[in-house]
Amino acid sequence: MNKYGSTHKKRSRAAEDKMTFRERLAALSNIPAFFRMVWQTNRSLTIGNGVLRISQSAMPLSLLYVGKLIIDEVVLISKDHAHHSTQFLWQLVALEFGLAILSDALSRAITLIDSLLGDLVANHTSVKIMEHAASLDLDQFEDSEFYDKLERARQQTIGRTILLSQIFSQVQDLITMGFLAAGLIVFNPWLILLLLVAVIPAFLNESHFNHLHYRLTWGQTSDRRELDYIRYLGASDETAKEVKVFDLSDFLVQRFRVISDKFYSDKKNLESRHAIWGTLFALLGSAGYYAAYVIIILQTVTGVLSIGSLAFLAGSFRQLRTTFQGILIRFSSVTQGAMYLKDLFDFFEIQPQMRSPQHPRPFPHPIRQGFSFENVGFKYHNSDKWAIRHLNFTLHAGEKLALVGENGAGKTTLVKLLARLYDPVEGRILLDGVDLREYDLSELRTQVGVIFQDYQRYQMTVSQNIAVGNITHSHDHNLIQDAARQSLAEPLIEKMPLGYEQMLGRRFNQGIDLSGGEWQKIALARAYMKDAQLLILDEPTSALDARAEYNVFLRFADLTRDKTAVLISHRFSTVRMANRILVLEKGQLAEIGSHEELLKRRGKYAELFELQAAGYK
Ligand SMILES: Nc1ncnc2c1ncn2[C@@H]1O[C@H](COP(=O)(O)OP(=O)(O)OP(=O)(O)O)[C@@H](O)[C@H]1O
Repeated sequence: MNKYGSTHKKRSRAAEDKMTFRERLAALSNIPAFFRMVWQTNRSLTIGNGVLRISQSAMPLSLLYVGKLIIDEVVLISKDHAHHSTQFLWQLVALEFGLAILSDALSRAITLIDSLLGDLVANHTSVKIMEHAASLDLDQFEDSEFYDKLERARQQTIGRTILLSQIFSQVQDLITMGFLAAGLIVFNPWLILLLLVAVIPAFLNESHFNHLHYRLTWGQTSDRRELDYIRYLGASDETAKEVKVFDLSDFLVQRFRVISDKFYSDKKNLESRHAIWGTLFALLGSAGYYAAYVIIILQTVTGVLSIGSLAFLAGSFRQLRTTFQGILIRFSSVTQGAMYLKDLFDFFEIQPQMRSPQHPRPFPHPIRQGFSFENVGFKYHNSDKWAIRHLNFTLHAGEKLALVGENGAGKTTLVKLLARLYDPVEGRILLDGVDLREYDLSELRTQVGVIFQDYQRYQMTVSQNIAVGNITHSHDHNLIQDAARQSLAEPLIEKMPLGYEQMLGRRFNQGIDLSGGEWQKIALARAYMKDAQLLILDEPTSALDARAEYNVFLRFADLTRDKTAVLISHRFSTVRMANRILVLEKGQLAEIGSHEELLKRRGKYAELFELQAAGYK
């Protein structure tokens, strides 16, 4: 398996077509792991479920056998009414009544436990998916195959409640069959052979179609994601504005129709073939049943079997066949579910590449030298182009460095490398002379605060929106208030009807939406939530008006006097406040120096600066 866990796609479609029956059965090997997951979720409910289902499995045979005894007793009494007491008969009837009530009660209890356990398993799986996704690397999220895998894993949580009860029912029916088969063997073992001949072809047929279903759904994963995305674009508060002004509705509906129609026709085709073949094999099953019935009737007529035994055997055979058919039909969905389980477990197997070393170096407090880039190169895994290359410079401790460059020059990439969201592909980054990879990752994350240009607008309260900067202190109201004061967001918050408890965004009740600049002020406060030694502002001020941005950075410079800071801005009025400015051009360092030095050089910086200044003239 590669880094993204993509073994599936590597397997060619032709090879998939030839997937053997054994391979299909092999999917069932995921079931023990699933049981382990259920077991871990809630032991007592799992045990309870097992006990109830085993008891329920014995019910059909017991009811049939008591039924046989009743008929035989009735026949006996009717032949010799005078000398035969009816006491035993009524005892048997009472027993059958008791068994019938018990069976109903067991069914109810099983349904209840299934649904409770199903919900718990679905929640447990969702939590595990979220936890695991959070542990993965950022570049794993930028891979579409990874997304398909994540999507299939997510679907598990919805379908798993059903799978759980199906697997349990399957096991229960298998035990029921064991009981019924034992009864048949005692009376006439040949009937079992007849039963197998009648149902095995149907079994193979079901498993074949089950595989076709899985392959169809598997092949649709990526289209299904697109379908979900279009559905979201077409009906969401966030997109409504653009959908209206660009009149996108027809375009979206059309695209939705094309994909969903294809889904429908593929499904119709497969389901129809499944129905036709299924009916033919069911006919074969009925023929087997009636052949067995004829044999039993003949044996009864010739006096080999009693009438009670006739009823018992015919009933057992019918019940066996129904149970077996139930198993077959369920077999489809169980093996299908088991194949999907493989996707879930595959997802859990994807391991992050970026980990903390076993024996991390202590993080320097305070940072003494700073961050040194040594011939650093980086390209995104889905691109052949170097986003950054041959980068050599030192960000000195306590320095304020501004990054300048045209769109796509590599500024954000540089910042992501500093925050160790990615590791360099070439070269290394040293912090106080030690490779960044040798420090503990979570310590590094605590010591480096970053606010990105595409920061999240959480549909949560103002307070929570600020607290995400240091979520372990989400209840420290003073800290949140200080952060808001420092980012100049406080006057804005004071004007809100519910202040810090104001819900933001339109998704939830009483939520209010903010302007782009207002959102930025709130997001900026996150930077002040923790006492990080390196603070990075990646253009989170682009929506602020020029005066507001100037004030924010003045404040920023003041508040980060003893800290190291990196800021990215396209406004030169802001950039010139930094101690030094690093100009990036196509991923490479073009110039570095103070505002005055760079102007004197009359290079790229001077060119960009004059271009902007000319715009204001
Ligand atoms: N996730 C990604 N996957 C692939 N390529 C990417 C990714 N992010 C950025 N790139 C590419 O890397 C290069 C550098 O991008 P980066 O975002 O660092 O530029 P930037 O200087 O911050 O640009 P801007 O001023 O527009 O924010 C660009 O060519 C961009 O297309």
